[in-house]
Amino acid sequence: MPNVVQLSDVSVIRDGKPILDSVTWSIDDDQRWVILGPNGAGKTTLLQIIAAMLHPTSGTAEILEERLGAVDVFELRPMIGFASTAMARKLPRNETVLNVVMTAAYSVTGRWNEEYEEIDSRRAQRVLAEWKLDHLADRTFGTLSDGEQKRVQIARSVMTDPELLLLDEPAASLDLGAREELLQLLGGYAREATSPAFVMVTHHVEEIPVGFTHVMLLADGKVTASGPLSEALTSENLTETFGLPIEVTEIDGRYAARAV
Ligand SMILES: Nc1ncnc2c1ncn2[C@@H]1O[C@H](COP(=O)(O)OP(=O)(O)OP(=O)(O)O)[C@@H](O)[C@H]1O
Repeated sequence: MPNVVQLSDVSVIRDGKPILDSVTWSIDDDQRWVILGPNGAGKTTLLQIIAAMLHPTSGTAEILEERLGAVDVFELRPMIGFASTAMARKLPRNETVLNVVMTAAYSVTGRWNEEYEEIDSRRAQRVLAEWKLDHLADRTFGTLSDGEQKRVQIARSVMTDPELLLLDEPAASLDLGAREELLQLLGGYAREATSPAFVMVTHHVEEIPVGFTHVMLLADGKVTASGPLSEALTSENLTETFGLPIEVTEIDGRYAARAV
């Protein structure tokens, strides 16, 4: 499936005000996108549309070749991996890390009466190993550090082998070491040909993992620039998006930005 998201003229109106304004966006399965923009720009709202959690007020949204409004979203959502701080708050703190990841197979957050199969447990253990969490499988989620909890959320979101992976600020609140460790893992995952299309919201260009390919810049609900990182993540476009003079630099695929 080469095309996984196709938004045409998508707007979301709240209290009479557009919080997304005529957004047109196409995502192919081999692309890894980052969404950047100031507070309140509409980044999370845009992510919720492509997560099939929110319908546009106008325009059309096709996700995994299904049109929102004409598809049962409960069939679509298991194919979409999603991790955000709001979702993390729903995870039971007294559940083991293995169960937090494994329960994603049944779209629940804690173990109840579901019958798990050996294959679920094996897959959860493999995903934990991929995200360097295997040594924490039996710990309870609430006892983990912030960085470990973020990795568990991501492991949970890839447990179902999604066709589209969406992460809302995965590196927020992490210390330098935990951030760099996470960016290495995210970058490694992004560079694998078998990984799904990937979209990550962040506040900082420093948090763009090596291996990401495209950027969507948003301000006031509107797209200010979008395209390959090398073409769209420019000082000029960041200056327009954030409304102050910004200079961006790139070294070996990592970006940094500062006001000038
Ligand atoms: N249900 C709602 N009703 C009214 N306004 C809303 C609603 N949801 C979001 N908004 C507003 O829409 C705008 C965009 O919100 P959104 O959370 O998408 O922005 P964001 O770019 O993710 O912001 P941040 O970087 O601060 O997380 C904000 O001004 C927010 O207050």
